[in-house]
Amino acid sequence: MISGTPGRVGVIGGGVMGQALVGAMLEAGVDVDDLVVCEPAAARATEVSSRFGVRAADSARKVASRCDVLVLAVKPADLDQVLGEVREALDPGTVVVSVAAGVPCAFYERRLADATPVVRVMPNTPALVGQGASAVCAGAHATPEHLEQVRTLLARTGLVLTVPEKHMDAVTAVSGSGPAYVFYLLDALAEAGVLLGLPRDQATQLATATFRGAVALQEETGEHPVVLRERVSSPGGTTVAAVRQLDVHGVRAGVLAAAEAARDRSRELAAEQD
Ligand SMILES: NC(=O)C1=CN([C@@H]2O[C@H](COP(=O)(O)OP(=O)(O)OC[C@H]3O[C@@H](n4cnc5c(N)ncnc54)[C@H](O)[C@@H]3O)[C@@H](O)[C@H]2O)C=CC1
Ligand SMILES: O=C(O)[C@@H]1CCC=N1
Repeated sequence: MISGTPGRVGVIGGGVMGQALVGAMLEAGVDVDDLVVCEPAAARATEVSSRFGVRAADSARKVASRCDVLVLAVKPADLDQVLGEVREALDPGTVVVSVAAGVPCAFYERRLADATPVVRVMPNTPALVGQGASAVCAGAHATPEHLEQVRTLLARTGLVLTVPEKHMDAVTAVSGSGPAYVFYLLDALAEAGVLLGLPRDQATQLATATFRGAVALQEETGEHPVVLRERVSSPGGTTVAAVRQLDVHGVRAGVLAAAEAARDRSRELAAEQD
């Protein structure tokens, strides 16, 4: 692929993340005729074609033989089979991009031809609305240019950071899985409104707007979350009483433990594939 032009992109797996990336890559300037997706589940394949107008291929091998960038968006447990299918068909210069949680670049490099450039990405589902947070890291044979090509493809997913591979499990725990924690807390705040007598739709609207507004305030002011929290907390008021209960119930410790569990599970996923 020539730097600055997106080139031909093949996507293996048209599920949640495959579709999020297809949408973002089309927005980033990949020509619809240069994108092909392999998705064995018929209903999903139809969904991908009708939603994005991209071609569907019936085998991963065919996709791999005709692309400059091959995106693997299958579950970690399906990678071994997919790599076996594409290995012989890949051109030596094709960049292999994987979004699989936990699985290191070396896993792909061991199964593909010598010197295959591999770039590992950890995206998240808000990429579907251009508000994602992703991190990328380069494998042993991926050059800065390869990394830049992948970053260009991801440009419309939202924030994209480059990190050393040793940080990818932490990224997975914070931003990869992170949207689930936010939805969990959002649902809890809406439920609290219902507990206190608000109609559910109003409780949900208030909780959602509060999350959105708090994040926007932090982004616009650039102030530390603790400073912003203190600004809500009037002496002897309602907020300090509420935050004390968050501490009593271990919410902060719970978030830290959740992230550690996600990090550990990411490591296990890698070990399970080897
Ligand atoms: N869902 C999320 O929030 C995130 C997921 N990921 C990673 O993305 C990858 C995919 O996850 P999801 O999209 O959530 O899963 P998903 O289950 O929605 O999609 C996976 C798709 O791969 C297809 N597939 C299975 N075997 C295949 C094969 N041999 N050839 C072609 N397609 C095949 C399945 O039919 C399915 O549609 C995983 O490795 C996951 O770790 C990474 C970051 C966030
Ligand atoms: O739960 C998972 O394993 C995937 C990876 C990060 C978000 N979803």
